[in-house]
Amino acid sequence: MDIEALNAEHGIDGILRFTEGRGGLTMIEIANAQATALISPYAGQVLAYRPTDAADDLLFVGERAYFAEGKAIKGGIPICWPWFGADPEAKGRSAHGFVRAWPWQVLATESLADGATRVQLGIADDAETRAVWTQYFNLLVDIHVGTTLSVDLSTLNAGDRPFNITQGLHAYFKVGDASRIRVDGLDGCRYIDKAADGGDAVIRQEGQVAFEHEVNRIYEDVPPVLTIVDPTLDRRIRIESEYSRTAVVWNPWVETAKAMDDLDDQDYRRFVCVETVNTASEVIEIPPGETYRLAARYSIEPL
Ligand SMILES: O=P(O)(O)OC[C@H]1O[C@H](O)[C@H](O)[C@@H](O)[C@@H]1O
Repeated sequence: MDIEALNAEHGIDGILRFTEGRGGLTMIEIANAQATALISPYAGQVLAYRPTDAADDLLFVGERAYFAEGKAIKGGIPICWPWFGADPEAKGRSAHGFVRAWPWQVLATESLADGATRVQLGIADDAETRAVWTQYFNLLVDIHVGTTLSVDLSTLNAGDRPFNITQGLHAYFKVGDASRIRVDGLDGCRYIDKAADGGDAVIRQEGQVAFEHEVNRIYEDVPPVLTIVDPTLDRRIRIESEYSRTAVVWNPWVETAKAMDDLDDQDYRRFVCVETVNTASEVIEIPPGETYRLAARYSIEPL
Protein backbone atom coordinates (compact mmCIF):
# COMPACT_ATOMS: atom_id res chain seq x y z
CA MET A 1 0.00 0.00 0.00
CA ASP A 2 1.21 3.53 -0.73
CA ILE A 3 1.46 4.97 2.78
CA GLU A 4 2.18 8.51 1.63
CA ALA A 5 -0.85 8.55 -0.65
CA LEU A 6 -3.03 7.06 2.09
CA ASN A 7 -1.92 9.72 4.56
CA ALA A 8 -2.60 12.43 2.01
CA GLU A 9 -6.09 11.13 1.26
CA HIS A 10 -7.22 9.68 4.59
CA GLY A 11 -4.84 10.93 7.29
CA ILE A 12 -6.30 13.14 10.07
CA ASP A 13 -3.79 15.53 11.62
CA GLY A 14 -2.82 14.55 15.13
CA ILE A 15 -5.39 11.73 15.22
CA LEU A 16 -5.01 9.17 12.46
CA ARG A 17 -1.99 8.18 10.39
CA PHE A 18 -0.88 5.28 8.19
CA THR A 19 2.42 3.66 9.09
CA GLU A 20 4.42 0.53 8.37
CA GLY A 21 3.88 -2.10 11.06
CA ARG A 22 4.70 -5.76 11.90
CA GLY A 23 5.63 -7.85 8.89
CA GLY A 24 5.82 -4.68 6.81
CA LEU A 25 2.01 -4.49 6.75
CA THR A 26 0.42 -1.05 6.49
CA MET A 27 -1.31 -0.05 9.75
CA ILE A 28 -3.75 2.66 10.78
CA GLU A 29 -2.71 4.27 14.07
CA ILE A 30 -5.36 6.23 15.94
CA ALA A 31 -4.85 8.45 18.97
CA ASN A 32 -7.80 10.69 19.85
CA ALA A 33 -8.84 12.25 23.18
CA GLN A 34 -10.79 9.13 24.13
CA ALA A 35 -8.65 6.18 23.05
CA THR A 36 -5.82 4.73 21.00
CA ALA A 37 -6.20 1.97 18.44
CA LEU A 38 -4.37 0.03 15.75
CA ILE A 39 -6.15 -1.27 12.64
CA SER A 40 -4.77 -3.38 9.81
CA PRO A 41 -6.34 -2.73 6.39
CA TYR A 42 -4.89 -6.13 5.49
CA ALA A 43 -7.58 -8.41 6.91
CA GLY A 44 -9.80 -5.44 7.96
CA GLN A 45 -8.76 -6.20 11.52
CA VAL A 46 -8.66 -4.17 14.72
CA LEU A 47 -5.45 -5.20 16.51
CA ALA A 48 -5.40 -2.93 19.54
CA TYR A 49 -7.78 -0.63 21.42
CA ARG A 50 -7.25 1.13 24.73
CA PRO A 51 -9.48 3.86 26.18
CA THR A 52 -7.46 6.73 27.67
CA ASP A 53 -8.49 5.81 31.24
CA ALA A 54 -7.68 2.08 30.89
CA ALA A 55 -4.46 0.48 32.16
CA ASP A 56 -4.50 -2.40 29.69
CA ASP A 57 -5.46 -2.96 26.07
CA LEU A 58 -8.81 -4.59 25.40
CA LEU A 59 -7.30 -7.04 22.92
CA PHE A 60 -4.63 -9.73 22.76
CA VAL A 61 -2.18 -10.27 19.89
CA GLY A 62 0.54 -12.88 20.45
CA GLU A 63 4.25 -12.53 19.78
CA ARG A 64 4.05 -15.50 17.42
CA ALA A 65 1.09 -14.24 15.40
CA TYR A 66 1.67 -14.22 11.66
CA PHE A 67 1.91 -10.84 9.99
CA ALA A 68 2.23 -11.89 6.37
CA GLU A 69 0.07 -11.65 3.25
CA GLY A 70 -2.02 -14.77 2.77
CA LYS A 71 -1.96 -15.61 6.49
CA ALA A 72 -4.50 -14.89 9.19
CA ILE A 73 -3.39 -12.73 12.12
CA LYS A 74 -4.18 -14.56 15.38
CA GLY A 75 -5.32 -11.81 17.69
CA GLY A 76 -7.33 -8.61 17.80
CA ILE A 77 -10.72 -9.00 16.06
CA PRO A 78 -10.42 -11.20 12.95
CA ILE A 79 -13.44 -11.13 10.61
CA CYS A 80 -14.65 -14.60 9.72
CA TRP A 81 -16.60 -14.35 6.43
CA PRO A 82 -18.41 -15.64 4.34
CA TRP A 83 -18.25 -18.82 6.42
CA PHE A 84 -17.48 -19.43 10.10
CA GLY A 85 -15.50 -22.55 10.91
CA ALA A 86 -14.77 -25.25 8.39
CA ASP A 87 -15.35 -24.79 4.64
CA PRO A 88 -19.12 -25.54 4.22
CA GLU A 89 -18.50 -27.00 0.75
CA ALA A 90 -15.50 -29.09 1.86
CA LYS A 91 -13.41 -27.71 -1.02
CA GLY A 92 -10.33 -27.44 1.17
CA ARG A 93 -10.65 -23.66 1.52
CA SER A 94 -9.33 -22.14 4.75
CA ALA A 95 -11.29 -22.14 7.99
CA HIS A 96 -13.26 -19.00 8.83
CA GLY A 97 -13.54 -17.79 5.22
CA PHE A 98 -11.02 -15.76 3.21
CA VAL A 99 -11.38 -12.07 4.13
CA ARG A 100 -9.21 -12.36 7.26
CA ALA A 101 -6.28 -13.01 4.89
CA TRP A 102 -7.25 -10.52 2.17
CA PRO A 103 -6.47 -6.85 1.45
CA TRP A 104 -9.32 -4.45 2.30
CA GLN A 105 -9.68 -1.03 0.73
CA VAL A 106 -9.61 2.09 2.87
CA LEU A 107 -12.91 3.82 1.99
CA ALA A 108 -13.28 6.55 4.60
CA THR A 109 -11.85 8.05 7.77
CA GLU A 110 -13.57 10.69 9.87
CA SER A 111 -13.38 12.60 13.15
CA LEU A 112 -16.84 12.48 14.70
CA ALA A 113 -18.57 15.24 16.62
CA ASP A 114 -18.44 13.19 19.84
CA GLY A 115 -14.63 12.98 19.59
CA ALA A 116 -14.55 9.41 18.32
CA THR A 117 -12.80 8.40 15.11
CA ARG A 118 -14.45 6.38 12.34
CA VAL A 119 -12.74 4.14 9.81
CA GLN A 120 -14.52 2.34 6.96
CA LEU A 121 -12.88 -0.51 5.05
CA GLY A 122 -14.34 -2.65 2.30
CA ILE A 123 -14.05 -5.49 -0.19
CA ALA A 124 -16.14 -5.71 -3.37
CA ASP A 125 -16.18 -8.91 -5.39
CA ASP A 126 -13.81 -9.27 -8.33
CA ALA A 127 -12.31 -12.09 -10.38
CA GLU A 128 -9.96 -12.99 -7.51
CA THR A 129 -12.68 -13.20 -4.87
CA ARG A 130 -14.98 -15.10 -7.24
CA ALA A 131 -12.21 -17.66 -7.76
CA VAL A 132 -12.60 -18.45 -4.02
CA TRP A 133 -16.31 -17.72 -3.57
CA THR A 134 -18.51 -17.28 -6.62
CA GLN A 135 -20.92 -14.64 -5.26
CA TYR A 136 -21.29 -10.91 -6.08
CA PHE A 137 -21.05 -8.81 -2.95
CA ASN A 138 -20.03 -5.62 -1.24
CA LEU A 139 -18.59 -6.12 2.26
CA LEU A 140 -18.03 -3.14 4.55
CA VAL A 141 -16.71 -2.80 8.07
CA ASP A 142 -17.32 0.37 10.04
CA ILE A 143 -15.06 0.83 13.07
CA HIS A 144 -15.66 3.52 15.71
CA VAL A 145 -12.86 4.27 18.17
CA GLY A 146 -14.06 6.29 21.14
CA THR A 147 -14.92 5.69 24.79
CA THR A 148 -16.13 2.34 23.45
CA LEU A 149 -15.05 0.35 20.40
CA SER A 150 -17.63 -0.70 17.86
CA VAL A 151 -17.26 -2.95 14.84
CA ASP A 152 -20.14 -3.09 12.36
CA LEU A 153 -19.95 -5.50 9.42
CA SER A 154 -22.42 -5.27 6.54
CA THR A 155 -22.87 -7.60 3.58
CA LEU A 156 -24.68 -6.43 0.44
CA ASN A 157 -25.76 -9.14 -1.99
CA ALA A 158 -24.85 -7.45 -5.29
CA GLY A 159 -25.92 -10.44 -7.37
CA ASP A 160 -29.23 -11.59 -8.79
CA ARG A 161 -29.78 -14.68 -6.63
CA PRO A 162 -29.88 -15.24 -2.86
CA PHE A 163 -26.79 -16.49 -1.06
CA ASN A 164 -26.11 -17.89 2.43
CA ILE A 165 -23.39 -16.83 4.81
CA THR A 166 -22.15 -17.59 8.29
CA GLN A 167 -19.80 -15.10 9.91
CA GLY A 168 -18.10 -13.89 13.06
CA LEU A 169 -16.30 -11.10 14.88
CA HIS A 170 -13.68 -13.40 16.40
CA ALA A 171 -12.47 -11.15 19.25
CA TYR A 172 -9.37 -12.11 21.28
CA PHE A 173 -9.70 -10.36 24.66
CA LYS A 174 -6.63 -9.79 26.78
CA VAL A 175 -7.00 -11.31 30.25
CA GLY A 176 -4.73 -11.40 33.30
CA ASP A 177 -5.04 -15.14 33.88
CA ALA A 178 -7.51 -17.30 31.94
CA SER A 179 -7.87 -19.74 34.83
CA ARG A 180 -9.34 -16.96 37.02
CA ILE A 181 -11.77 -15.26 34.63
CA ARG A 182 -15.50 -15.95 34.21
CA VAL A 183 -17.84 -15.29 31.31
CA ASP A 184 -21.21 -14.03 32.47
CA GLY A 185 -24.58 -14.02 30.69
CA LEU A 186 -24.73 -17.58 29.32
CA ASP A 187 -26.41 -19.30 32.25
CA GLY A 188 -29.17 -21.58 30.93
CA CYS A 189 -28.07 -21.30 27.27
CA ARG A 190 -27.62 -24.48 25.23
CA TYR A 191 -24.23 -25.01 23.61
CA ILE A 192 -22.57 -27.31 21.08
CA ASP A 193 -19.37 -28.56 22.66
CA LYS A 194 -16.75 -28.60 19.89
CA ALA A 195 -14.06 -29.66 22.38
CA ALA A 196 -15.90 -32.86 23.33
CA ASP A 197 -15.26 -36.09 21.39
CA GLY A 198 -17.27 -35.86 18.15
CA GLY A 199 -17.64 -32.12 18.75
CA ASP A 200 -21.43 -32.04 18.63
CA ALA A 201 -22.71 -32.81 22.14
CA VAL A 202 -25.45 -30.33 23.12
CA ILE A 203 -25.31 -29.23 26.74
CA ARG A 204 -27.00 -26.56 28.88
CA GLN A 205 -24.72 -24.02 30.59
CA GLU A 206 -25.07 -23.77 34.35
CA GLY A 207 -23.84 -20.53 35.86
CA GLN A 208 -20.76 -18.64 34.65
CA VAL A 209 -18.26 -20.11 32.16
CA ALA A 210 -14.94 -20.99 33.82
CA PHE A 211 -11.69 -22.18 32.21
CA GLU A 212 -9.72 -25.15 33.48
CA HIS A 213 -9.40 -27.09 30.19
CA GLU A 214 -9.95 -26.43 26.46
CA VAL A 215 -13.23 -24.63 25.90
CA ASN A 216 -14.68 -24.51 22.36
CA ARG A 217 -18.42 -23.93 22.43
CA ILE A 218 -21.12 -22.55 20.20
CA TYR A 219 -23.82 -21.02 22.42
CA GLU A 220 -27.28 -20.54 20.94
CA ASP A 221 -30.07 -18.07 21.76
CA VAL A 222 -27.70 -15.90 23.74
CA PRO A 223 -28.66 -12.52 25.27
CA PRO A 224 -27.34 -9.34 23.59
CA VAL A 225 -24.88 -8.55 26.42
CA LEU A 226 -22.10 -10.84 27.69
CA THR A 227 -19.34 -9.89 30.12
CA ILE A 228 -15.86 -11.17 30.94
CA VAL A 229 -15.05 -10.79 34.63
CA ASP A 230 -11.28 -10.51 35.18
CA PRO A 231 -10.11 -10.31 38.81
CA THR A 232 -6.42 -10.21 37.81
CA LEU A 233 -6.73 -7.09 35.63
CA ASP A 234 -9.49 -5.88 37.96
CA ARG A 235 -11.89 -5.20 35.11
CA ARG A 236 -15.04 -6.30 33.34
CA ILE A 237 -15.25 -6.41 29.54
CA ARG A 238 -18.74 -5.82 28.18
CA ILE A 239 -19.71 -7.20 24.76
CA GLU A 240 -22.96 -5.91 23.27
CA SER A 241 -23.92 -7.75 20.10
CA GLU A 242 -26.50 -6.97 17.44
CA TYR A 243 -27.97 -9.09 14.59
CA SER A 244 -26.64 -12.22 16.30
CA ARG A 245 -28.17 -14.78 18.68
CA THR A 246 -25.13 -17.07 18.68
CA ALA A 247 -21.78 -16.73 20.51
CA VAL A 248 -18.60 -18.79 20.43
CA VAL A 249 -16.43 -19.06 23.53
CA TRP A 250 -12.93 -20.38 22.89
CA ASN A 251 -9.73 -20.97 24.81
CA PRO A 252 -7.36 -23.61 23.39
CA TRP A 253 -5.78 -24.39 26.77
CA VAL A 254 -2.45 -26.25 26.99
CA GLU A 255 -2.36 -28.93 24.26
CA THR A 256 -4.15 -27.11 21.46
CA ALA A 257 -2.11 -23.95 22.12
CA LYS A 258 1.08 -26.05 21.89
CA ALA A 259 -0.09 -27.46 18.55
CA MET A 260 -0.62 -24.00 17.03
CA ASP A 261 2.50 -22.43 15.48
CA ASP A 262 1.11 -18.94 15.77
CA LEU A 263 0.56 -19.19 19.52
CA ASP A 264 3.20 -19.33 22.24
CA ASP A 265 2.76 -22.31 24.60
CA GLN A 266 1.74 -19.96 27.44
CA ASP A 267 -0.52 -17.70 25.38
CA TYR A 268 -3.67 -19.61 26.42
CA ARG A 269 -3.34 -17.92 29.82
CA ARG A 270 -3.41 -14.44 28.25
CA PHE A 271 -6.64 -14.37 26.23
CA VAL A 272 -10.16 -15.62 25.83
CA CYS A 273 -12.26 -15.41 22.69
CA VAL A 274 -15.89 -14.42 23.03
CA GLU A 275 -17.11 -14.21 19.47
CA THR A 276 -20.22 -12.50 18.05
CA VAL A 277 -21.30 -14.88 15.31
CA ASN A 278 -23.97 -16.19 12.97
CA THR A 279 -23.28 -19.93 12.72
CA ALA A 280 -24.68 -23.38 13.57
CA SER A 281 -28.49 -22.98 13.26
CA GLU A 282 -28.11 -19.26 12.49
CA VAL A 283 -27.28 -19.38 8.77
CA ILE A 284 -28.10 -16.04 7.10
CA GLU A 285 -29.79 -15.99 3.68
CA ILE A 286 -29.36 -12.64 1.92
CA PRO A 287 -31.74 -11.96 -1.00
CA PRO A 288 -30.41 -10.08 -4.06
CA GLY A 289 -30.00 -6.34 -3.45
CA GLU A 290 -30.34 -6.70 0.32
CA THR A 291 -27.90 -6.15 3.15
CA TYR A 292 -27.33 -8.01 6.39
CA ARG A 293 -25.29 -6.67 9.32
CA LEU A 294 -23.35 -8.08 12.27
CA ALA A 295 -22.22 -5.68 14.98
CA ALA A 296 -20.60 -5.53 18.38
CA ARG A 297 -19.69 -2.80 20.84
CA TYR A 298 -16.93 -3.39 23.38
CA SER A 299 -16.29 -1.50 26.59
CA ILE A 300 -14.09 -1.83 29.67
CA GLU A 301 -15.44 -1.20 33.16
CA PRO A 302 -13.71 -1.40 36.54
CA LEU A 303 -14.71 -4.39 38.65
O1 LIG B 1 -6.84 -21.15 14.31
P1 LIG B 1 -8.00 -20.41 13.72
O2 LIG B 1 -8.39 -20.88 12.33
O3 LIG B 1 -7.80 -18.93 13.75
O4 LIG B 1 -9.29 -20.74 14.61
C1 LIG B 1 -9.26 -20.51 15.96
C2 LIG B 1 -10.53 -21.05 16.62
O5 LIG B 1 -11.64 -20.32 16.14
C3 LIG B 1 -12.91 -20.62 16.75
O6 LIG B 1 -12.96 -20.17 18.05
C4 LIG B 1 -13.23 -22.09 16.65
O7 LIG B 1 -14.38 -22.38 17.45
C5 LIG B 1 -12.07 -22.95 17.07
O8 LIG B 1 -12.36 -24.29 16.74
C6 LIG B 1 -10.78 -22.51 16.33
O9 LIG B 1 -9.69 -23.29 16.75
